[in-house]
Amino acid sequence: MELQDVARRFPGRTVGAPPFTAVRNLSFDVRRSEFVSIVGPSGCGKSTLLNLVAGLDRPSEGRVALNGVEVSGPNSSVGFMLQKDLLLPWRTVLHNVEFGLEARKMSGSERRQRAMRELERCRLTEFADRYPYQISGGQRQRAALARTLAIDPDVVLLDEPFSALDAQTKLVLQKSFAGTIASSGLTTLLITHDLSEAVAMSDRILVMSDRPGRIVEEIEVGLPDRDNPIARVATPRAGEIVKHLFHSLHIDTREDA
Ligand SMILES: Nc1ncnc2c1ncn2[C@@H]1O[C@H](COP(=O)(O)OP(=O)(O)OP(=O)(O)O)[C@@H](O)[C@H]1O
Repeated sequence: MELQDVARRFPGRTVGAPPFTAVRNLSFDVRRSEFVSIVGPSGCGKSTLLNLVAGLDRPSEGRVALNGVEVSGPNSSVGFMLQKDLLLPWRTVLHNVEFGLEARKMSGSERRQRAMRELERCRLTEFADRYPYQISGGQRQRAALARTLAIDPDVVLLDEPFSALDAQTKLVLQKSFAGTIASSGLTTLLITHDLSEAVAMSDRILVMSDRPGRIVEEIEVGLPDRDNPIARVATPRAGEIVKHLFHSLHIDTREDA
């Protein structure tokens, strides 16, 4: 994934107002199979950035490319997952996972096989026939991940997927996602406000500035066990990086959150 000097401006909010710059001079790369987290103050343009990578939006300036090809619209090599699971309540877990495959030229049995494979990978086989309201918040997020992975993406974009969960479910789910992502070799970009989560899950952390957002710092996490965030957070190095991030983001002095 490659972003070169990307800017995104939106029209001014009132008639005659100048355009509003959400992000600018945004440049970074993500290597194949690398897990990168983005942290930054609220409103600095993190979701704008993910939309650009997903092809849901176009930059006003600069270039976004995946596998050397400029992103010009939504494409099946990118899987996108949000804080809200967006499962369809009238479909079972299995049918939700199959949903993303229905637009593809694929036989019903192939679709079923692929969905079952992802449910197994996300340890949800026994919940395949349940409806979303019949499973827990953590299981719903795992089902959403299974649906994202079913399309066989090269890249997954995760926009705060754990932030609506309680602390304990969050830890369990971070471990489950980390294992699944590591074993599938996916290139991953995670947006999070949780600094320990960024350290626990990533190879590298990019820190964004206040709006208009750009990358102001890059931190190589340099810890083993990327597939086991719980082991990682207990290390002194993890604590040091979190402390450093607090300082970089001026969280101790910020009063406008
Ligand atoms: N379609 C749009 N039209 C106009 N302004 C927009 C649009 N999308 C985003 N913005 C503005 O761009 C800025 C960046 O928004 P964005 O949602 O990317 O920030 P964020 O870093 O993800 O925020 P948060 O951390 O609070 O979720 C905000 O001020 C937002 O109001």
